Amino acid sequence: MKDSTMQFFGLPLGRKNAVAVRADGFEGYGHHYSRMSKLDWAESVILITQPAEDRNMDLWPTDPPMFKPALEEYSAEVTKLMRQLLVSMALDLGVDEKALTGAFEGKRQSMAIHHYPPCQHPEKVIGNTAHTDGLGLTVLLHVDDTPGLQMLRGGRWFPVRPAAGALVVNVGDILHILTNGAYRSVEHRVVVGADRGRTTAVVFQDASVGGMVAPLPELLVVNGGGEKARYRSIPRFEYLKVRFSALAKRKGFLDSLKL
Ligand SMILES: O=C(O)CCC(=O)C(=O)O
Ligand SMILES: [Fe+2]
Repeated sequence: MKDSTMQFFGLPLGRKNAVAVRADGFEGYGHHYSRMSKLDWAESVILITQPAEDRNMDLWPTDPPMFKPALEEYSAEVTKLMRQLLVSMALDLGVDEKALTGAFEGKRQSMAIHHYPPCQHPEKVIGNTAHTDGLGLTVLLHVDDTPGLQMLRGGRWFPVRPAAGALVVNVGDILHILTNGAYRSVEHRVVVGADRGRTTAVVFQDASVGGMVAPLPELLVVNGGGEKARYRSIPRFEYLKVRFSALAKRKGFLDSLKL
């Protein structure tokens, strides 16, 4: 996965553009984010990876040839890992594991593979604008050992340094709501370095319960009916529409669903 990713971004622009993002879609290679006053300093490939029948194979890079099989295998392995994480979370929350894993099973998984080139004026650009992830669960692979990811805690930005052999797991807004706020989504951003480029491969897993984004009913019942829902239920399609149309003002989106 790491080798193919590095080889892909090392290709000349013309060859990367073989899978360029199209006017009518969001998948493929390109400059995906351009939202804020600072220049977004990244080239990315975005792909739907699960369920397999949702894949747009004509936007999966064939260059280098190992990229496709690596993506397929990596996606399957991350799916298994996420399941294990969710089983542990369910245990922690005191709900049947199926209540949580069932919210994720068969739902859409996508990948964003980012390359942030070095920039001689790093203060003038941003790798990835501050945001919380909008779906269920995120697993991030540092392809190299360049730092850049930061998370917000108590009003301060803290670096999340790449650790050899480790993945970064991020709670998205949907998991935040499913767990009624027990697992919180965290605001993060990517700053760009002056000397070294940075490459990451990020898997996003969607989740919903019966077509809704809502606190797990099991969670509210298991806790003796004592825990009240802290977030209102919203149909998944409506959630996605609002969540992703309000990209520029994502802060406060979760709050708008608070009861
Ligand atoms: O590349 C990174 O370190 C983070 C990317 C990210 O936050 C995202 O794609 O949502
Ligand atoms: Fe993110």
